[in-house]
Amino acid sequence: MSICTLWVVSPSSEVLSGNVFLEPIRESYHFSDKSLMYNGRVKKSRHQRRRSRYGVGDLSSFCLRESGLETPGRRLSVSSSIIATPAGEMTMTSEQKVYDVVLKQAALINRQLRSRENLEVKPDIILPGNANVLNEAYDRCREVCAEYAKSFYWGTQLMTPERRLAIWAIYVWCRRTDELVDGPNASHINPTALDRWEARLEDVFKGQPFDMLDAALSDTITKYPVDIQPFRDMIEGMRMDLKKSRYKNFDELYLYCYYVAGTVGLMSVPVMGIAPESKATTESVYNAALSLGIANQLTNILRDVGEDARRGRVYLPQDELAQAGLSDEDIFAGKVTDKWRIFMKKQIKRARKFYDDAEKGVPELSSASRLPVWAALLFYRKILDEIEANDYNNFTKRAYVNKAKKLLAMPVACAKSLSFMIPQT
Ligand SMILES: CC(C)=CCC/C(C)=C/CC/C(C)=C/CC/C(C)=C/[C@@H]1[C@@H](COP(=O)(O)OP(=O)(O)O)[C@]1(C)CC/C=C(\C)CC/C=C(\C)CCC=C(C)C
Ligand SMILES: [Mn+2]
Repeated sequence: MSICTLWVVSPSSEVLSGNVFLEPIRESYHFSDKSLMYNGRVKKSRHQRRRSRYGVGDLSSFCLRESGLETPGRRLSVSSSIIATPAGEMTMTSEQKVYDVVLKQAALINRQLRSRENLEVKPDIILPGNANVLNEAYDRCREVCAEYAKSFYWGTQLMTPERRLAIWAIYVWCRRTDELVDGPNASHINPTALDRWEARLEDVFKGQPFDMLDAALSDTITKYPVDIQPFRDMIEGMRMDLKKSRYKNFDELYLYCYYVAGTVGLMSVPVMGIAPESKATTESVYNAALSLGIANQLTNILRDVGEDARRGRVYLPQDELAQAGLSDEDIFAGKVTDKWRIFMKKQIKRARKFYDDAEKGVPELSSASRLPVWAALLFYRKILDEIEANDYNNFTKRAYVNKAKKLLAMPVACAKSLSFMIPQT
C-alpha cells in the first residue's frame, strides 16, 4: 500500500489534509479542482486499470471519501497530493514536488487575490515610538533595490505606489537571504546561521520584526496575502548552496531554481494581483509566475558560467554535459568549442521554453501589474540573445542588455500589456 496525502480546501477556504491508502503504484498522481493529472511514466497497464476502475474524475472523489475528509454534509475538491511509499520515501520528481507547492499556494489565496478588496490599501502596522519608521523602512528598501538591481528597480517604477513598496520589501528580504551565502560574510555562514535567519522570518510573519528592513516586510504581509512557504523555501535553497556545488541532472537543478528564484514568483503574485475578469485558474497564474522565476534563474546561470566556475561551482546538469562530451574541466578551461555551442543552444532553448510558459500568465495579472512584469520578462529574456551574440562565450564575456535595447523593448512591453484589453473578434 502507498500513502497518499491529500491537501484539500474547504468551501470556507480552510486547508485540510488527510491520508488515503492506494495500491502500490509507480506513477504519482496530481489532483486539481476538476481533473486528475497523471505525472511520470504514465499509460502503464496498472494505471490504465486504475483509470478504468475509478474513472478520471472518480479517483479524486474516491480519495476524498477514503481519507474521511469529505462527509455527506461537506463537499470538497482535491487541490493536491503527495504519494509516498510505505517506507515514507517520496516518489515525485522535482517538478511534481514544486507543482504541489503551487497548488497549495493557489488554494490558500484563491479568493483574496481576485477580490477587489485586495486593491484597497490596508492600514500600516503600528510600531511603537515612531510613526515615521515605516516610511523610513520602505525608503531604505527602495535604496537597496535601486543600488543592487537597476533593472528590477526600473520595473518597479512602473508599478502602483503601494505595490512598489511591497515589492521593494520582498526584494530586500530576498537580497539579504542571497547575500548570506553569496555576500562578503558567506564564509561564516553555516546551517545554524540559516536556521536563525528562518526563526527571524517566522517573527517577521508574526509581526515581530527584528530591524527596520524586516519591519517593511511585516507591514507588507499585513497588506497582501503573502504566504511564508516560498520564503522558507528560499532559505532551503541557500542551505542547498552551502552543501552542493554540482547538479546531477536537470531534475536536481530545477529544484534549486525553484528554491532560489521560482519562490520569488510565488511571493510576487499576491502583490501583483490577478485580474478580477481573468478566467484562468489561480494555479495556472502561479505556475506562470514560477516559470518566470525558473527562466530568470536559468538565464542567470547561463550568463554566469565563468564567474561561478571561478568559485568552483557548476550549475549545469552533469548528465547533459557528459552527453555533449563535456566535463567540469572543459568549463574550468573556459574554451568556446563547437561542443560547447551545441550544449549552450540546448540550455538556451530550455530557458526560453520557461519564458514562453511565463508569458501565458502575464495577461491574467491585474491590469496595473502587466506592464512591469512584461518589461522585466522581456529585459531578462534578452540576456539569452546577448549570450548568443557573444558566440556563447559566457566564460569571459558577461552578457549584458544595454539601455538602448531595454528602451526598444518598452513599446513591445506596452503593446503586450494592452493587448488583453482589446476585445478579440
Ligand atoms: C504571472 C506572472 C508571470 C507573474 C510574475 C511574477 C513575478 C513578478 C516574478 C518575478 C520573478 C523574478 C524576478 C525572479 C528573480 C529570480 C532571480 C534573479 C533570483 C536570484 C537568485 C540567486 O541567484 P544567484 O546567486 O545565481 O545570482 P546573483 O549573482 O546573486 O544575482 C536571486 C539573486 C535570489 C534573490 C532574488 C532577488 C533579489 C530578486 C527579487 C525580485 C523581486 C522581489 C521581484 C521583482 C519583480 C519585478 C517584476 C520588478
Ligand atoms: Mn547570489
